[in-house]
Amino acid sequence: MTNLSVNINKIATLRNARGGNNPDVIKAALDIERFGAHGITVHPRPDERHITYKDVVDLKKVLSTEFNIEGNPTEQSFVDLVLQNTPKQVTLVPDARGQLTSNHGWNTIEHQTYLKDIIAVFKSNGIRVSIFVDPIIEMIEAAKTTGTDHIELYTESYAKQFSASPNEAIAPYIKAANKAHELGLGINAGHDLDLQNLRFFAQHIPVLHEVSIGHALICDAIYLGLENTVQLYKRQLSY
Ligand SMILES: CC(=O)[C@@H](O)[C@H](O)COP(=O)(O)O
Ligand SMILES: NCC(=O)COP(=O)(O)O
Repeated sequence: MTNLSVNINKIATLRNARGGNNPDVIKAALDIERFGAHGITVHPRPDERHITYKDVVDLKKVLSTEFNIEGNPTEQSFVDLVLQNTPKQVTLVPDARGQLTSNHGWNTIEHQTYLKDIIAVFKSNGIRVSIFVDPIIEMIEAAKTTGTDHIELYTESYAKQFSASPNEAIAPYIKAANKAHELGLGINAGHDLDLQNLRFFAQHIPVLHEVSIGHALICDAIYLGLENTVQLYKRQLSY
């Protein structure tokens, strides 16, 4: 079975628009857990434009499902935040400051030594590590040498190509997932997954451990309601 981790960044975006506490990010996270999600994902960016560092501290105190914190460990404040709040999983994403959204995976060959060192720090604190990678065989092979537990396949190119050509869109992900599985890496996936493309992805990557989904899921919730939406996404993962 593939776990659904709901990324709540966009709930914080809406809250921050008015500077108050509506919608309440903590309440929404607890509701999402109650509605059946297997985990909560946040990506506190250095500019705190959506999830704030305080949100991470507050969430850690109350969540009962898997807490997954995403971010770039070249920011020391991010490393400190993760170590102080010990989530079940940290997902390392090589985003620059101010980037609109994540748009590439790690070059695990070029950054192999750096990743190895920082991953060891998180792992020695009992935190599972996942690293964000493109579906490229060489990047998966080098990911293995960093000591990471999981990889997260960056699915934007799949999502972009899916409606025109699902089989072509999924092909590199099947190869990458097979390689990762052969190397003993856990497999997560995320970015632009939605109600249309999720089932096909999960069906073709049977060893998929977890998907993290935010933008499309929160958009769907505007029309369908949060409880119904969480359940619709879960249904795409159980076939
Ligand atoms: C790591 C990743 O794929 C991202 O999707 C990310 O968590 C989304 O970040 P934003 O919500 O800031 O676009
Ligand atoms: N890791 C991907 C994630 O958390 C959510 O990405 P998106 O669904 O907001 O594109």
